[in-house]
Amino acid sequence: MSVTVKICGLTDAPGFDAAVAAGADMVGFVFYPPSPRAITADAAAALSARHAGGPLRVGLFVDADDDTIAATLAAVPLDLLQLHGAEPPDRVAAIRRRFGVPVMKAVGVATRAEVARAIADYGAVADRMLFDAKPPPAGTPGALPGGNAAVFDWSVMHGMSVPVPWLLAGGLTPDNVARAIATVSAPGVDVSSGVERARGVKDPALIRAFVAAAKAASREGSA
Ligand SMILES: O=C(O)c1ccccc1NCC(=O)[C@H](O)[C@H](O)COP(=O)(O)O
Repeated sequence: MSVTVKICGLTDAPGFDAAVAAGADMVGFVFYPPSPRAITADAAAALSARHAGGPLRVGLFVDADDDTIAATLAAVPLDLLQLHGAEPPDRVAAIRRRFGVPVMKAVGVATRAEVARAIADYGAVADRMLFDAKPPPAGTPGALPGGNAAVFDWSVMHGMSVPVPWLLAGGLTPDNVARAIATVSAPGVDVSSGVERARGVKDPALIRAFVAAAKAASREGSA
């Protein structure tokens, strides 16, 4: 089966158009104002309207309250809510129930025990999961809850049974994504920094290269 490819943190037409044309399965908008990739709901709606159909539109939130999520959804239709903060399982379930939109819980992991804990906590309340590197320690200049180009030891995913579709993230690039997919048999991959020419500025050529490398790796894996 083809690997699911998500391009996160899109903010402009060249990046968005490149992701759609390259065949990305999901495109992500960051609704987290401190991020260099932050986008307003209106700007995301305008980008999204450039192409009917195509990839799932994913809205990324960090510990957002209901009013923020509701206002965003009123402006831009989203297919999936990515929760990239410290949302506990009952908050994930409540968001899913209240908005009727599937949710993907992002978790930062470094060990097998943390992967197992995350699956136990969120496997029954989230529609999808995303395994990312842990963010740098609080206070590190420029550190974000995600999107830090940090790689974690992919081998901690070996043999883990995740009960929902999941994505591997954290420091992926066009050069390492095939190895990542092969190493952990990841059914999906997510990238932001690795397809940028500068922090927060997407590079259409890198987006094309990333999607092509991920799709080729999944074809080879299933051949
Ligand atoms: O990208 C951001 O600015 C961001 C801000 C706050 C929470 C999450 C954020 N990004 C998440 C992602 O882009 C990805 O899901 C993931 O962390 C991989 O990012 P990267 O290592 O940059 O490829």
